Amino acid sequence: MAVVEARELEQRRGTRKILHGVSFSVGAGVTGLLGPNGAGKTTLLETLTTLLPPSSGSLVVLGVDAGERRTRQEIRRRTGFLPQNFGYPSNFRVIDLVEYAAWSKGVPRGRISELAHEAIRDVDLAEVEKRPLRALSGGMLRRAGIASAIVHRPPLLILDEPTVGLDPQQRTQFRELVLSLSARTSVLLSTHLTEDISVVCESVLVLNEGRIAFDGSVRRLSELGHGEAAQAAAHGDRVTQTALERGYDKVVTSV
Ligand SMILES: Nc1ncnc2c1ncn2[C@@H]1O[C@H](COP(=O)(O)OP(=O)(O)OP(=O)(O)O)[C@@H](O)[C@H]1O
Repeated sequence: MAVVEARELEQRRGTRKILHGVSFSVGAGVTGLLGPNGAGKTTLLETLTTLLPPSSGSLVVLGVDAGERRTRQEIRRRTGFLPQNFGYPSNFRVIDLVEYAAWSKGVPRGRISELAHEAIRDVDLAEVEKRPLRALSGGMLRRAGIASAIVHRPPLLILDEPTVGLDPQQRTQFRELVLSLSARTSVLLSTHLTEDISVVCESVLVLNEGRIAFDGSVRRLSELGHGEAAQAAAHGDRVTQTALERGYDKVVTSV
């Protein structure tokens, strides 16, 4: 079953149209969202999480109409969102961040502590739960952010460029975490890193200049690049891109 269904979805920022009538659906597992800078990825994610109401078109998230003001709250309660940059009070510890997130998502008071500890265990931060966030490494901070995004056990988790600034080891840990979470929640992962997509995603959406340039399996996008790679090799050119990167380049330059 689709967790997100968008039909002819448009989004504006001020007078500028950013999303030009996009139609797609997101199902189970991990779906990647790729696109050049300024393509509209963050705008799309902020629309899915109801931070921005759709300008026009239809958007249904977890069976709920995101265009309806009175039902938007339900979408917020049932989605988890890790924005690109998340702020927090300087004295907050890991446990404070996650408990606060649980409270803001409407978790009943009596269950906040239990669910917060569980989410912190899920992201493997139990040993540092009393440590101030400002004292964590970039990778740990990102995991604390994920704990706060999953504490209310959302069926849809949206991650906006979560691997920026992480070292290779932290990226590996992050990918393992996303894969394990995907057994119980659909994940939409926006990233610039095709490696992240090839390792954790089954399907991928490519957004370019506010339009869907590709919607399909990661394998299919790689296949689009295979022909290009073979051609380059036949010409004796050095191959500097993976097939997935070539497939991606092909769909964003063929508009
Ligand atoms: N708050 C805003 N007000 C006006 N325009 C905005 C705002 N936020 C983004 N934009 C514009 O909307 C367009 C899409 O931006 P968006 O951040 O959604 O793209 P993106 O694909 O996430 O880019 P990046 O990969 O650089 O994060 C850009 O041209 C950007 O300048």
